[in-house]
Amino acid sequence: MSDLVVENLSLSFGGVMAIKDVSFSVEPGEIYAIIGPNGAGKSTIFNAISRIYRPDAGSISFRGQPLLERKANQIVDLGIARTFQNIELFENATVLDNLLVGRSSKVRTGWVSEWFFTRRVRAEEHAHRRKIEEILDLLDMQHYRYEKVADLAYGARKNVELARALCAEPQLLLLDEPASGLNPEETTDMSFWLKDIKEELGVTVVMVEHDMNLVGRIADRCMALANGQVLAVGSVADVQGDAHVQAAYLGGTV
Ligand SMILES: Nc1ncnc2c1ncn2[C@@H]1O[C@H](COP(=O)(O)OP(=O)(O)OP(=O)(O)O)[C@@H](O)[C@H]1O
Repeated sequence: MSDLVVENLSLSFGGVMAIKDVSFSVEPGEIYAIIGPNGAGKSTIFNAISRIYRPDAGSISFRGQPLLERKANQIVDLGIARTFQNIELFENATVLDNLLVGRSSKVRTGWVSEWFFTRRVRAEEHAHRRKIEEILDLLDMQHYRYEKVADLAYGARKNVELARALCAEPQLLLLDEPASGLNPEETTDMSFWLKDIKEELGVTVVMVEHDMNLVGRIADRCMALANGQVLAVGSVADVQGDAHVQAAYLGGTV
């Protein structure tokens, strides 16, 4: 069974059709990239999957569960986490505190046990800290774990956002432009981390990305959009070589 299935999705803002009849599916363990020029509809698809926008038509399911019946705050319980194009973190909190917030969907004890700080609460807190340590190691973030997010360079803040999404132990990770604003060295690090997330954690990744270097290095498949419609789906090389895709990027016609 596919992990994510999007069928005939359409969504408009007033008179603007942001996406029209978009269908695609993502297989378990895949890194799937969504590419396309500015305004193609990439973020709109992400926002529909994470239930920020309500589509006008179509369906979305994750591992057989229909998503459109869920509220945005229930999506993480299904095993889906995301990052945003503009980093959204608690700026005045430390890296570690931001990651603890990322564990909130995994908190199972109630307020009564927390009030009395029972053995169960202590065991749960240890488990959360262990998971966070694993993620800090995976993304090589140990050296700035106690720093305030506001004091970090842009690349490190992007890592914190990625780490926070991983704290929810997702099965599907939605990444909105993971390489935007990164320098070439940071982009290379990001490509290794995303491969590790796929291979070591077994997480399925769907990413919107403009950096074709990163897409070419790590994506198993990609889908190109323009004007809200799917132009091509396939290997990165096939999609880049597609005449419709080239015309969309160069502004011509086929
Ligand atoms: N909240 C909104 N209100 C009105 N129009 C919107 C809104 N969000 C997106 N749009 C419009 O929908 C279309 C698709 O936008 P979207 O942000 O999904 O494109 P994108 O491919 O993610 O672009 P970019 O690469 O620039 O982020 C554009 O015409 C955009 O102006």
